[in-house]
Amino acid sequence: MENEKQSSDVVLHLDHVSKIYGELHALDDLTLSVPRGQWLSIVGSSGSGKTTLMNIIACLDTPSRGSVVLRGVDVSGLRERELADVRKNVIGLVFQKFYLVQHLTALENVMTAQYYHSVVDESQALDALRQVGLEDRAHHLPSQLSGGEQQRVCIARALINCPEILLADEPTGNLDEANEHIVLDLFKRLHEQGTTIIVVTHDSTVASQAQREIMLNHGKLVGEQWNDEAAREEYEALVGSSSLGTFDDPTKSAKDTLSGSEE
Ligand SMILES: Nc1ncnc2c1ncn2[C@@H]1O[C@H](COP(=O)(O)OP(=O)(O)OP(=O)(O)O)[C@@H](O)[C@H]1O
Repeated sequence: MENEKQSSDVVLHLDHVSKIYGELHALDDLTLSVPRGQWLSIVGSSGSGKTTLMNIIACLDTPSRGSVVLRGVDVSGLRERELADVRKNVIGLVFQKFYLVQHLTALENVMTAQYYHSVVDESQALDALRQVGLEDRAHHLPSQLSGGEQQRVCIARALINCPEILLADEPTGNLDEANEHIVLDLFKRLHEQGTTIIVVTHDSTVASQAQREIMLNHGKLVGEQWNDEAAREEYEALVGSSSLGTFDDPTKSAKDTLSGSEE
């Protein structure tokens, strides 16, 4: 279903989204707009709803209330096959847990993503591994790779379809500093190429690489910080100014930040 209200430059819009488990509001009336090409970090304490939000954005889960509009289309109106197409063609996912197939090499793991597109092109898969600095590990099994290398294979796999939106849940969670740099440099390159990047992270250094950081607490959006003034101006021209308070330290208790809804 087309949503006339959304500008084509807002690639993702969540409108009063809640996810409710019994008494618990894992997400509580959350409204969020993400312009195309924005690099956004989501921070918040454990249990604040970050993974729930990512799963809903990735169309792996559905909200109890509210709507999710991806590229101008309300995803609640899509059939399962159309949702699968969105997951396949629009979104690249990098999870904290690797989900690599253990009996396949790094190269073959990357090629599994191509398989779903009915295109198997070894040179393209090798190129994705080259982008994450792993060309020389292409024929290793996951058990022969370090944690950091396995995470980079997952990123290569997510990049294979050139997704418009890259969703990464703790993409540097298991990485040492050198690997973290490789991943962040890659995100910078993808951002420059126009990919929308949404990263959940506990790491304030990783979070601060994004143009914009938002903070969740008990499923609510409670704070926002801009690290790129030009991006903020663009956002405000597109969406309007935000009524959210800022936060200085992403690890700070969200109780200390102003609460409110985004729009
Ligand atoms: N399937 C479920 N059934 C019941 N409660 C759930 C379910 N999934 C998540 N929750 C609850 O929703 C809340 C938000 O969980 P979520 O995993 O989104 O938090 P998070 O911010 O990602 O946490 P962490 O940083 O620890 O990964 C938590 O209180 C969690 O226990």
